[in-house]
Amino acid sequence: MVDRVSVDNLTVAYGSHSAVNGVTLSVPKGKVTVLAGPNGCGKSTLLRAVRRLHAAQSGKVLLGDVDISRLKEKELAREIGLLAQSPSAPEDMRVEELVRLGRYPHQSMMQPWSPEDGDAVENAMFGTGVAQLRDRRLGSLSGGQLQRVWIAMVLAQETDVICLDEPVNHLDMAHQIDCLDLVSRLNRERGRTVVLVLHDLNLAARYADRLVFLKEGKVVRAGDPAELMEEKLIGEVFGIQCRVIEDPVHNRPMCIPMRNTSPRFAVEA
Ligand SMILES: Nc1ncnc2c1ncn2[C@@H]1O[C@H](COP(=O)(O)OP(=O)(O)OP(=O)(O)O)[C@@H](O)[C@H]1O
Repeated sequence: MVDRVSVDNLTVAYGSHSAVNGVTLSVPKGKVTVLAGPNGCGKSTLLRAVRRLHAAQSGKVLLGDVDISRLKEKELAREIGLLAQSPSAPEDMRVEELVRLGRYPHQSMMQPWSPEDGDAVENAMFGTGVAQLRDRRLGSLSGGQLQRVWIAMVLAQETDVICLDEPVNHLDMAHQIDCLDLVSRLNRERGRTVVLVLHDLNLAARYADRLVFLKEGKVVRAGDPAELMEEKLIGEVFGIQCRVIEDPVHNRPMCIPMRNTSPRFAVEA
């Protein structure tokens, strides 16, 4: 299988703390890869490093066979789109204005706004169901509406590699499925390579071709969801007891959490 992105022995640190610690990982071309793991295990940092928003302390990220450190910012932005966790924009900005910002890597003094830019913005807004919100100010939207606008902005970028960090955060069930189905269609019908961070293991198992479990800045296991969705391994990575059964609709593994092996919250101090 060809790798679209490869992470080679990557370490990313905040001061003396290595959030990503010697990670080697392949993201196969034209597949959906899902990163999962407990809070603070380095998923967002890894994704941001893939988009070169964090410098590597050591190791490298390759796009095909090119080291991303050798690419110009707009070249990289035309290849890899990232919806980061908790992005921010001015509250008085309008929806369509934000989505249009997704087109910045395609523009220059020589190449101003084009009909292709307009089409990409419209497709992204209709695909994510935010077209009817186009004139609303961001500050007036609900959390889920705003999240869909951000997803539209990244999709308007029309990159071959689409990275979404917890894209279904704040979304109701219908919009979670709509969002992941849209990304899945972009993958199947347009051959886009997709990397998602998801906390919901059942959605991860349903949409991933390749699942990656991370813990404490390292990859614990990567592979077919059917191999990783295993009670003992989930217990080790996430610290819960669970049962894994087969989802009777999609025939994918489904995790039923039962008990936390070391509860983080106490009723009394
Ligand atoms: N700006 C920062 N400065 C210092 N430490 C940071 C910073 N951002 C993240 N960290 C630390 O780096 C580690 C990895 O954080 P990261 O956000 O990558 O984890 P995550 O797996 O995405 O977590 P979550 O599931 O909670 O979103 C954590 O210990 C976190 O506290």
